[in-house]
Amino acid sequence: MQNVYLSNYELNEAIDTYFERLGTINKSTEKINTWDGLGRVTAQPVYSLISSPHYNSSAMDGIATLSEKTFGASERNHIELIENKDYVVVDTGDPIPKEFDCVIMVEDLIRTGKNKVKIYNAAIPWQNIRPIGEDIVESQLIVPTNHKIRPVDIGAMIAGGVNEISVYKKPMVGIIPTGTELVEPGAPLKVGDIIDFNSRVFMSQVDEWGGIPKRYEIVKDDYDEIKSAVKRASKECDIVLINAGSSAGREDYTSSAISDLGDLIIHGVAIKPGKPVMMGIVNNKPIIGIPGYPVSAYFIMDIIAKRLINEYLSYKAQMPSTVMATLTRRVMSSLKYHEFVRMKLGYIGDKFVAAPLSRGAGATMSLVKADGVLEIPQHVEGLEAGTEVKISLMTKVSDIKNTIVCIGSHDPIIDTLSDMLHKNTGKYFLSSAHVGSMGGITALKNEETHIAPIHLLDMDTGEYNISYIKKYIPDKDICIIKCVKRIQGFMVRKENPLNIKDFTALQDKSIRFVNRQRGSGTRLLLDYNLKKLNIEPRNITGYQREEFTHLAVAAAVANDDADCGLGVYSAAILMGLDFIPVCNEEYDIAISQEYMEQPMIKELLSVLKSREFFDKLDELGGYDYSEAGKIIDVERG
Ligand SMILES: Nc1nc2c(c(=O)[nH]1)N[C@H]1C(S)=C(S)[C@@H](COP(=O)(O)OP(=O)(O)OC[C@H]3O[C@@H](n4cnc5c(N)ncnc54)[C@H](O)[C@@H]3O)O[C@H]1N2
Ligand code: MOO
Repeated sequence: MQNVYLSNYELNEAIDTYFERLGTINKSTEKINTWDGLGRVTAQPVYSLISSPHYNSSAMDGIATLSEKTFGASERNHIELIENKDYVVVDTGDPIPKEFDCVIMVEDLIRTGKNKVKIYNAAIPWQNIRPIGEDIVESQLIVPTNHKIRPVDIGAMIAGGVNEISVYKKPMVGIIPTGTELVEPGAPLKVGDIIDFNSRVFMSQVDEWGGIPKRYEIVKDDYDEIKSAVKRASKECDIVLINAGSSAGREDYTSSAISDLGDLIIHGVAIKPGKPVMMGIVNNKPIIGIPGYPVSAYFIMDIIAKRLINEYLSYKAQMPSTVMATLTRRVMSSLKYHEFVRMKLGYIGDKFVAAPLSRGAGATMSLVKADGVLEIPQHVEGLEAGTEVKISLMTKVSDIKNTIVCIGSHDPIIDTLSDMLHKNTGKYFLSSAHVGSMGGITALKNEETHIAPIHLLDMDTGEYNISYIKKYIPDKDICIIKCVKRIQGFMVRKENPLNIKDFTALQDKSIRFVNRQRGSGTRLLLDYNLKKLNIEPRNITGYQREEFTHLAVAAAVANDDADCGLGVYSAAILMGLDFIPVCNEEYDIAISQEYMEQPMIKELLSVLKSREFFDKLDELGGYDYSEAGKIIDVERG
């Protein structure tokens, strides 16, 4: 029935075996106009056909003359020259007549008559003349073979008289999305439908790497249809990429289609994500079976498809730049796999810190958010927090250094701040991780974040935030940037069908609650109220179910996976829910005093105090921003 026995080759061994079997790639070349050459790879060295300049030319506006005639000229001894006898007028780029050997700039001339000038400095032979071949000498090598052409190269080649160049043909890369459940973007969605976006990502990657993407129609999970699509693509293309159907499911036909039409050389590599990858040859063309999960697909594309395209282009890809960073959290890894972990980087104080992003193979956003990748070799069980690790970069170092790291409690307004900061400055970013208020306090204490949004209610005093900072970060100078007061309440479905009014309603076992994670301010607020009312958490259905953001709680209710959850007004409204207010709380930003002077923090403060931000808060609803931007030094109170 199913092919459940995947191999577990070591990554490099698998790639070497495959490329050895592929043998020499049959690459072809073509002639193109030099001006169409951007990004193409030269198949032959490019030598200049002419010199540039190809005649002796004036480098300045002025007069061309004979240097001998100027000898002896000085401030005290002006020498007069006559036009057409001693000199001719030239502009920059004009040819220099044979009888002259230098140019004097117009600024250094004293006009004494219509056709006469005086000079007060002697000229040296060849001054201000660009001699033949000063830039490019005829027959000079402009760019070597296997060179990726840049805009400046195009200029030099054309200046050197080369109007046509020989480059490697772009390989045609066939992309076959498979899956009965796949639908085109924009199609009406029913449960079980999956929007095909992988094939569009592949097309963009192929384009970026110098191939020509050719996307085929979505193919159903039907053996014959898959086989005929592979057959067709292997005739029409140089490389074939077939997506999904790679693992052990009932309808995973890709491997049999490849082995029936050609050779399936590898199926299964000891990497994560991406383990069910297939590498085969059909019709003498390489074919890669790419796992369906988008993150797995991304890595397989980056590791194998890119390398294949580069082979066709004879292009040696650059290794990605790397930085050393300190792990903020322990990262566990399986001994079975070489793992690729997406990492978020921050530049805090004067060092890089790295936090792992979601590890799920379906977490597309982890790729959007990632600044780099940490590779954990197969035989390593994991890495402890505090370890210095090497990260291969996906983002520019300067962008990472211009990013405010924000770790702590979640509120939809953090996304608003992030968007406005970048839109208004064009330079700074804000990246946020939602780990709850206590997580934010820990990150601030450990110098893993610049700012920590928190809302922590002191159960004894009823005051927010300050006592927690004094208690948990006593030895650091911390400020509070006042942000908003926000309404917390129950998010329920429209019309509040279960008539939930207050915390006592949660005692009804038939009401399914959805909780926030421990350490979040919202969780503290719940526990505080339950304690006050003597309600036992274990008597609440769903108390154990934890979500990490207000929006995730709202989504659970909207989806009828739960009947209510505690959260902010704006999240309820965004998800089309009703909202039963229970209290106001102070949502503030804690920050180390030492970061207050950083320009990006100053920009953030001005966004926080801007009319534009307040308007957005009014639109979201449920926020009081009367104190936004006020700064409180925690030590002095
Ligand atoms: N019993 C087992 N199940 C699975 C195993 C396993 O070893 N044993 N491996 C898992 C791993 S790891 C991966 S990776 C996936 C590979 O899945 P397939 O290549 O067979 O692909 P599908 O099952 O068809 O799809 C999986 C998933 O991928 C997304 N997808 C698929 N195509 C697209 C597309 N064109 N655009 C966007 N997203 C796509 C979608 O979420 C599918 O649900 O198998 C595991 N299972
Ligand atoms: O190998 Mo799968 O590709 O881990 O998710």
